[in-house]
Amino acid sequence: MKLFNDLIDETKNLLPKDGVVNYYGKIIPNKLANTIFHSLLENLDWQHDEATVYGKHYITKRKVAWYGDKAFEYTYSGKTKKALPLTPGLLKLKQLVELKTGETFNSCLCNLYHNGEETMGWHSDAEKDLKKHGAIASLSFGAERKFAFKHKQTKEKLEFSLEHGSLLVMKGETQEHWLHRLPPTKKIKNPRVNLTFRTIVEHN
Ligand SMILES: O=C(O)CCC(=O)C(=O)O
Ligand SMILES: [Fe+2]
Repeated sequence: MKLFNDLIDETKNLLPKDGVVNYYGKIIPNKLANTIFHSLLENLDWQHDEATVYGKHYITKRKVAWYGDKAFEYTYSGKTKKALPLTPGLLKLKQLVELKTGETFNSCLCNLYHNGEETMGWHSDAEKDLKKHGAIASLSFGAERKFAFKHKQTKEKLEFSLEHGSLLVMKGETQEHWLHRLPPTKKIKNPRVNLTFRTIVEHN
């Protein structure tokens, strides 16, 4: 595992243009990643997500939990949520990700996909509460899933696998020009947890 990770160039931009995506590979060794995964499954405040799309109200099978340095308010899909205080475990992961990326973050959106049929559709993370062109760091645990990008104008598509204990960073103009999603797959029966560290700006 170490051998392969040494071959991953985290400074390489996976996008051909209009943004920067870096894949750091597995930054957390398997055994520790297993422990973290189980602790996240058990200890985070997982809730079904709700969204209103074209006037229709949806409750997702996927679960979410949202944490922050402060009780930030965050609006998406027409719903305002308040962040819970970062747990000691999430704080440690935030520090690890900050050290690896050289960026800082003040919040963490957590997603739990129980199996491959639970997904996240095409979107970009450019809500007004997020820092413009701020980096978003994504840590994955559990089932390895594909992660896809689609260019908003050219429709060009790219796909990568996100391994257990791995880190991916999206930054620069990525959210302006690219959509991303977690595609569905019937092959995967096991859960996956994803943590995205972000920077919320407060509008007073
Ligand atoms: O689960 C993932 O890898 C992606 C999650 C995501 O795109 C998001 O939380 O905005
Ligand atoms: Fe996203």
